[in-house]
Amino acid sequence: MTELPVAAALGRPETVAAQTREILIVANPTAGGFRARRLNRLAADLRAAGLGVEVRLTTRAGDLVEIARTLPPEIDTLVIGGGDGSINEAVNGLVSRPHRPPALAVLPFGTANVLARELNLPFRPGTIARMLIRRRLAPLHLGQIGLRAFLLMASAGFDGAVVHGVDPVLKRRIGPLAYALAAIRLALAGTGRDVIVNADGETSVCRIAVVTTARCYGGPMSITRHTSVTDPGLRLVTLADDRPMTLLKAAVMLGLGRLDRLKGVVDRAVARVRLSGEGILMQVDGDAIPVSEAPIEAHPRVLSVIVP
Ligand SMILES: Nc1ncnc2c1ncn2[C@@H]1O[C@H](COP(=O)(O)OP(=O)(O)OP(=O)(O)O)[C@@H](O)[C@H]1O
Repeated sequence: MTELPVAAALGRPETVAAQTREILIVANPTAGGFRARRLNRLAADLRAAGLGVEVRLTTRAGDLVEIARTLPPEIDTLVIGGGDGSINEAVNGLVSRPHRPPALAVLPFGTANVLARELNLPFRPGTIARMLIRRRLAPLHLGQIGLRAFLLMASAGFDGAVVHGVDPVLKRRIGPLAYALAAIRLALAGTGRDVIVNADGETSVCRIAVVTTARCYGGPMSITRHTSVTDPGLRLVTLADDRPMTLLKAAVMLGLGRLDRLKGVVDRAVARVRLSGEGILMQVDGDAIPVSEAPIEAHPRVLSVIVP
């Protein structure tokens, strides 16, 4: 499909609203699939439509937290060029602002891009530009583990171990396949640990515990049918065992979006969860984190995200 220039597609871009809009695009040049050409194309299309656009690149991990936290008030849209880890950083910066934060938007680079799939976001710069100009907003409901906000999930057990076990060089080279290889290696090694879950005062034991704000998981797969990042509330999804055959079945059911049909899976609404256990590994939004028994809850702040 040929992409129309944005200005032509919209007819009259020189409206007052367009002239007063200020957009900051911040991209992570180390994200999987980063392409300067796509970034420049997005900026050029937005400028052609009369919007004020500034483009910056991050220089280190953590940059985006600070950039989002200290954005000047005239910026009404922050576009993240990156994957879920970069968006997570931006979200953590935005929720720490005392005043109403700008709208968030995404130019998807990255390996798994779960948020982009969850929101059905376009990947082509021309289409993204049109979406930004139209500016349809949806609520972005977040979770938090202790003081750290997350946009998709916090989890412990086998999937935490996979995130910890992914070889970063391989991840850059072969993308999502690096996760599959780490998962196969760990499943066969059989080194899983019990995860103790305390959910709203009830204690249980499982091998994988995922507290999710989102429907999508690990890319286009679906972990639950009962929520989405645009809906409030958290779901707790647990899997009782992590033997290789169970994990294989779980992967198939995730792909079909019917994990809840697998024996040993619990999928329930939850308000407050603590995860603990000897030797467990944890992840948040696809990034490895140190083990934390801090409460996992819905975040009190709700952001706005630009959607198709
Ligand atoms: N300039 C930078 N140099 C090194 N690391 C960075 C830089 N900018 C951001 N980061 C870190 O890179 C991490 C991963 O980035 P990002 O999520 O954008 O890409 P990805 O890992 O390829 O994608 P996904 O999260 O969708 O799998 C982020 O958590 C962030 O902390």
